[in-house]
Amino acid sequence: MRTPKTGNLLIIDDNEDLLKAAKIFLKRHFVKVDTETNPDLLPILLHNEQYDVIMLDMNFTKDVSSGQEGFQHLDRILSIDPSAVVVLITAYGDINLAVKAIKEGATDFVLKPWDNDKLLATLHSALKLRQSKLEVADLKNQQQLIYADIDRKFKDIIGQSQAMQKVFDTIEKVAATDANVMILGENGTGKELIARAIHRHSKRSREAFVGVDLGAITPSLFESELFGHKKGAFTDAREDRIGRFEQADKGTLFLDEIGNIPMASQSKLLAVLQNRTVTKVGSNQQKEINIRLISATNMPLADMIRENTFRQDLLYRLNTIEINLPSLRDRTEDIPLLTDHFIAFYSKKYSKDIRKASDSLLKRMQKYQWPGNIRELQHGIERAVIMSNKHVLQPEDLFFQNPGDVDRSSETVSLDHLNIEDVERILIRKALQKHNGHITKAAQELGLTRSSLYRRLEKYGL
Ligand SMILES: Nc1ncnc2c1ncn2[C@@H]1O[C@H](COP(=O)(O)OP(=O)(O)OP(=O)(O)O)[C@@H](O)[C@H]1O
Repeated sequence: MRTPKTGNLLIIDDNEDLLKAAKIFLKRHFVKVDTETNPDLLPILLHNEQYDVIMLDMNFTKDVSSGQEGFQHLDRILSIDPSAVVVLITAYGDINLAVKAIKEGATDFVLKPWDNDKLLATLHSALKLRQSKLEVADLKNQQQLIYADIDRKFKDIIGQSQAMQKVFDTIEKVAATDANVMILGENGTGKELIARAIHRHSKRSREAFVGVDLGAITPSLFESELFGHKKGAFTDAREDRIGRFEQADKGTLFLDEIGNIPMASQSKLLAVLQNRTVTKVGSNQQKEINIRLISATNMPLADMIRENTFRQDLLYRLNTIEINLPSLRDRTEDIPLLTDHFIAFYSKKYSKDIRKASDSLLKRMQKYQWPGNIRELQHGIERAVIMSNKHVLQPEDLFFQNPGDVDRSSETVSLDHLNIEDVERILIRKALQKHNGHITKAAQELGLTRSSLYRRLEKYGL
């Protein structure tokens, strides 16, 4: 039984008889066999067709060109297609030149006149090599895409406010060092994003970034999770397990929610950081670890130290550099940028044609308190993009988690200076609150049409 035809073959040789004979034989084994006497046409041929194997005459005759011409053609092929698989044709066994050509990137060689079975075996293994080269090239491409994506994510840390510029300056200064960094900020302010950015800009960027959510680990599993355990160390330890410290060896360990760990676990963590060694639960062997540590919390560590719920000496180990991430309500000037960014991102993701947020929506967003910070804004925009059919998002498109959570500092009505507009603004806001932002219902309650309510929302920037 004959094996099915696979692969495209190109043969370049100035001997037309050889080309004819080779083509007749090899056509039975390859999907396509092209032949060419003029090697100068190589760029065009390679441009028009993907060849899996290229047989190339090297003119390995000592008296003519010492194969020099052949080397140039080989070079040209490999510069056009670095995954090309080239099998040299040589009239008699000039092994030295053939070996040199293989060092330069050729795959194999066949001697003229050849034995058909041997030729076929050589070409089939060349074909296999081509397939694995293509797989490797694909993987490299994928990896580059992943790295490009990761790099883009750093560029995606949006923020032009002074507070964010300060954060960027600090990242740049500390990234290259191995200093421990403590990131402080409310939920959803981007602490993990910043931690990853520091890692990517550090010398450890090609090593692991291992994140641990300490808030999600029970005190009884703290040691095993962080330092690992030996099989049989406790009832559920059925296998040896390496801990997060070891996983992050040579890379970066990100300890999120560090304020949540109980005092007993704090002492164990401190000991590891002081000795720079870990010992698995159930083992007495110490292992040196080489990690860069980044921690984060939204808890008031200074207060916790005063209340004796967080160890001061541990904090000193952790916060060589401190980064304070501003809450979104403290950098409202970044809201339009963030909104544009997420609208563009989710419009693309969900194939929608939403271009921006209306001025009235932006004004409303800038007055909102954003208890969930950027995460809340991001999810709000994602939902709005999915649900809206307009090109410009309007206030009613964005669902605020806590619609009542707005800045009310300018909202008091002074009885000394009664102002109808102030009263109207408050009434509208209350109606919207009562009906969870539902425009039609709020308009009905206020005795207004939908369009006159919209006009007022625009006017008051609600
Ligand atoms: N400056 C920013 N630019 C763009 N996206 C951001 C920014 N900051 C945060 N995000 C996005 O907001 C979301 C929340 O960020 P992240 O998880 O880093 O916050 P966090 O402070 O670690 O939250 P938590 O305290 O809840 O763990 C993520 O999807 C992140 O990509």
